[in-house]
Amino acid sequence: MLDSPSFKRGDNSPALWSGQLNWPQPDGNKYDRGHAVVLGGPVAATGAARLSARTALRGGAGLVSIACDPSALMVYAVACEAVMTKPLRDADAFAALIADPRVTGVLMGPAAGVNDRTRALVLAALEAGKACVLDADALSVFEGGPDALFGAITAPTILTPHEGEFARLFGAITDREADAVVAAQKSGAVMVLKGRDTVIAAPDGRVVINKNASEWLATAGSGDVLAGLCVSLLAQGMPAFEAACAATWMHAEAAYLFGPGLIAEDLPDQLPRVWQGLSLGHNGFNVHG
Ligand SMILES: NC(=O)C1=CN([C@@H]2O[C@H](COP(=O)(O)OP(=O)(O)OC[C@H]3O[C@@H](n4cnc5c(N)ncnc54)[C@H](O)[C@@H]3O)[C@@H](O)[C@H]2O)[C@@H](O)CC1
Ligand SMILES: Nc1ncnc2c1ncn2[C@@H]1O[C@H](COP(=O)(O)OP(=O)(O)O)[C@@H](O)[C@H]1O
Repeated sequence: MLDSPSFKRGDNSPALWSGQLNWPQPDGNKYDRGHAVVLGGPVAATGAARLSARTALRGGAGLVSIACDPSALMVYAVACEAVMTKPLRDADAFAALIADPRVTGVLMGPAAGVNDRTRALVLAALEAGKACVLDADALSVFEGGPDALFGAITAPTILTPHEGEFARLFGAITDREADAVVAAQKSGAVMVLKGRDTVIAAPDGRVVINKNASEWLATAGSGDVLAGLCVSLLAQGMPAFEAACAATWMHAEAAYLFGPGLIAEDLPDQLPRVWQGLSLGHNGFNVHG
């Protein structure tokens, strides 16, 4: 049923999206798998973007950069190895940085700060027409005026709210699945409404429920990892809905493979095992939970 063209609703599984993963090619180079830019938070709150950026690399993006205020650059530069760092003063500088056509995905929100600067950077990226993932503070800054956000979304965009963030933009939740579908239609973005059973909804009405999650995912920073995985797959060229479904399933699978005692830092380094499982073939997937 999940592969049928008439498929509208069902449980998330690799059958939905494995054919769209961007596997490295023998004659390929890093740019073939995209350049993801992650907006870094201020010097006292760098962990969230570091989790996202490391995950974006483990998720397969060929290059990942953290763009941050110059005052925080040293922290990111010392703490991150394969991740590159880019100084960022204002929204104009951000727009110039991501104008590079090789930048194929932008993540904003994890520990970015609920302030006018974050809001301006989000609008700059959306107005640049870049594929974006908006999480956490990049959503909360539009509380009280979400139409400014919805009106700026034109390119493929994924929103990854937890229930608190969702309510700030769309009002109180009464039915997670139905509300996520309406929110996707209203915003024009793919909605990833997080929780035990994460709902992934597309503006065209497709909706999938993810059921392989472990309760050990309810830990600080776990959502930052999911956002990093979303931008990684988006930057690699997957369509937004499939990228969101794949990221949600792979995130949960990484938690399953690690097992009890999980903290967010453990998730990115389980992704090679998730990739190995996916590479075994399209018929033998081991969907847990
Ligand atoms: N290592 C780090 O630097 C981390 C930074 N983080 C950042 O910390 C900031 C605040 O994130 P929070 O997630 O605490 O968000 P918020 O402080 O924006 O919202 C949390 C509030 O939302 C409500 N809520 C309703 N449903 C909820 C749900 N399912 N999960 C969580 N809260 C729910 C609760 O009232 C809760 O007090 C963000 O910028 C986030 O990115 C967090 O991601 C944790 C890790
Ligand atoms: N009880 C649960 N069972 C399974 N997964 C959960 C549960 N609670 C939260 N999650 C998942 O954990 C992640 C938490 O993300 P989020 O709330 O953004 O946390 P943070 O902001 O600390 O990173 C999401 O992917 C969510 O779906």
